[in-house]
Amino acid sequence: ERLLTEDSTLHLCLACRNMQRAEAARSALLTSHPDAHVQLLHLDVGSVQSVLSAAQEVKTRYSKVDFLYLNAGIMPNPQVDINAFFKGLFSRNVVNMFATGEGLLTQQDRINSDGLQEVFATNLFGHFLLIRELEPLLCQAGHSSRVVWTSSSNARRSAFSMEDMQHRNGTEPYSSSKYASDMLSVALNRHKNSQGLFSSVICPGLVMTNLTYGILPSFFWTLIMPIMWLVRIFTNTFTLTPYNGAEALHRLFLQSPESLDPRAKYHSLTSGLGTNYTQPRQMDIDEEMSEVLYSKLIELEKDVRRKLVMKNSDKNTRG
Ligand SMILES: NC(=O)C1=CN([C@@H]2O[C@H](COP(=O)(O)OP(=O)(O)OC[C@H]3O[C@@H](n4cnc5c(N)ncnc54)[C@H](OP(=O)(O)O)[C@@H]3O)[C@@H](O)[C@H]2O)C=CC1
Ligand SMILES: CC(C)=CCC[C@@H](C)[C@H]1CC[C@H]2C3=C(CC[C@]12C)[C@@]1(C)CCC(=O)C[C@@H]1CC3
Repeated sequence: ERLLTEDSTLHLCLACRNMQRAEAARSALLTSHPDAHVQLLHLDVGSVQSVLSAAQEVKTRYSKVDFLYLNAGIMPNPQVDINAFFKGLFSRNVVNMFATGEGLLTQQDRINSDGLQEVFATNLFGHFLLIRELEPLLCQAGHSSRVVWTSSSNARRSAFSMEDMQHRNGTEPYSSSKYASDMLSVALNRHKNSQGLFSSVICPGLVMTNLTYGILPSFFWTLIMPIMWLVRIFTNTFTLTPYNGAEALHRLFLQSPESLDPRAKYHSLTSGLGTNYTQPRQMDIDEEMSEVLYSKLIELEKDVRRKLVMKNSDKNTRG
């Protein structure tokens, strides 16, 4: 909605897994921008086959892609550690606890039909595969393109292990997947800037969406809203509405790729008085580690492609 307000001639493609919701979003956009070009595309970013089919469809519809917003993300079965919350409330770490949720949340992950951990597959690997498939449209001579990852302040180095990049063994797959996306963005810049592709990372702040309503019920968030406005004075990360949360996405759209800091996370922030702004903050990333992650993802990509070919040929011989 904000991008169309900026440039009503944009050609938008909403890539969604739920076509009913996608159609509703398209209708809403056409209500405020009746002449807008808004297309829909079916994409389940957590499924390898769906990513490959969607990318194929993009290649038939478009000759280039200028911006790729990688926003889809999940946090399944979140649990809040109440004891840690009250302990944190009376500690020196209280502001950081509200800004990042550090130490407060665990999730229960599962294995998807591709044999991958679902959070890793959805929040990281599906997006990676999409970029790889769309490289011909993103990397074109004399043209610069942008990839923007919706990461999180909850991304934490200590939640990620290179030996277990899918986070099969831990209880913080969300934090791990978001830290991995931060590292991948840094690696993508190193590998692809020379081909005109620039990657950035944003954090929307704490926003009231289906994701946060999965952590605590919506009536509870409504009840504690006055407390949240109060907390906003100390952290500015409680953006609360999707409009405020989109501030950094909007700002990056207006900024030239050369002026972006590849090692910064761009945070949407809202002041106590309700003013929105974007602030770049340095990420805790090790270049060598990001390179290792990039190589491991390329290996995994080869592996899933091989498995998919075998699965499809099995189906053909049986069918
Ligand atoms: N809310 C917050 O406080 C914060 C959110 N974020 C990040 O912001 C992003 C957006 O989340 P938010 O709006 O809060 O949460 P929502 O759950 O409201 O939205 C998530 C979106 O991702 C889509 N999605 C999830 N899985 C898939 C999939 N497999 N294929 C395609 N689309 C999928 C959902 O589609 P569907 O409608 O079909 O469910 C939905 O549109 C996420 O990456 C999240 O991690 C980061 C920091 C804070
Ligand atoms: C009084 C009050 C505001 C209580 C809520 C306590 C916690 C449930 C929240 C405090 C910080 C929040 C937070 C998130 C979830 C809810 C909290 C832990 C996120 C982890 C949600 C997803 C993200 O990507 C980042 C958020 C950081 C802050």
